[in-house]
Amino acid sequence: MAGFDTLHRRGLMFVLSSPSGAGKTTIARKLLGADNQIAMSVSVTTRPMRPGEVDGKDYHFTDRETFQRMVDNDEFLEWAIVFDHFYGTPRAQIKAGLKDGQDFLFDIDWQGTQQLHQRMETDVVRVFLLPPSIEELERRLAGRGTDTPEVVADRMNRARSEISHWDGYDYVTVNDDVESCFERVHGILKSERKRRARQTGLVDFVRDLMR
Ligand SMILES: Nc1nc2c(ncn2[C@@H]2O[C@H](COP(=O)(O)OP(=O)(O)O)[C@@H](O)[C@H]2O)c(=O)[nH]1
Ligand SMILES: Nc1ncnc2c1ncn2[C@@H]1O[C@H](COP(=O)(O)OP(=O)(O)O)[C@@H](O)[C@H]1O
Repeated sequence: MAGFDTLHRRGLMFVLSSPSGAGKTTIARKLLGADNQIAMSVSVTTRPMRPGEVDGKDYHFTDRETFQRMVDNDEFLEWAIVFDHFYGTPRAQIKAGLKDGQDFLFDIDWQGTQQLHQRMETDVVRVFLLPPSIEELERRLAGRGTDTPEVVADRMNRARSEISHWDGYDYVTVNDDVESCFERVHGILKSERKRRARQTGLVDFVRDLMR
């Protein structure tokens, strides 16, 4: 007999993407701080570590040879080359976590999002943030104060090409005001958790109810 206490939820893969500067990091931090069922998926990368970054927390930093070996051994759920560097999502931690009901937040580009969706379709929820206007995007990039005007100009060009992938996402929302955007994104996460496909044990439970 399958009682309702045997029902439990499979974790989901929550992809949050945006053109650089639209507020993905801001919303992701709030989500991780407010919700204890979701953890960041830490990617492997060949890009050099930046000041202030922590190996194992921001990324697992590695060299090209090790990365290639991991590709050959099929250790990535997805991987991509972004601006000359390699980035990939290690498979092991995610697979085990999902089974235990752990949700993961992904900061990956559109290529990775596509691959992830092809491989893990029902586990993946794709959310894309847009800036309220192109002028506001530029203000935010400049206001962050981390980049030179040349880098800001380059990021603006990249932003236009990133925005062109908006239709590869399940949800698209504008980051106008941080609080209301966060509430909308958190609302999506909370609703998505309730999907029938994530409730393991439901088939047996319902079958017993109908006996
Ligand atoms: N496909 C894929 N993209 C990733 C992964 N990790 C990071 N990225 C993307 O790589 C791009 C560059 O990231 P990063 O080097 O941190 O630089 P920044 O986001 O431009 O400051 C961003 O668009 C990330 O979303 C990954 O594991 N897979
Ligand atoms: N809704 C918002 N309104 C005003 N400023 C914002 C908003 N969301 C983010 N910002 C600011 O815009 C800048 C870029 O945000 P960030 O989260 O770093 O973007 P991304 O991770 O997408 O590159 C930061 O200075 C951040 O504080």
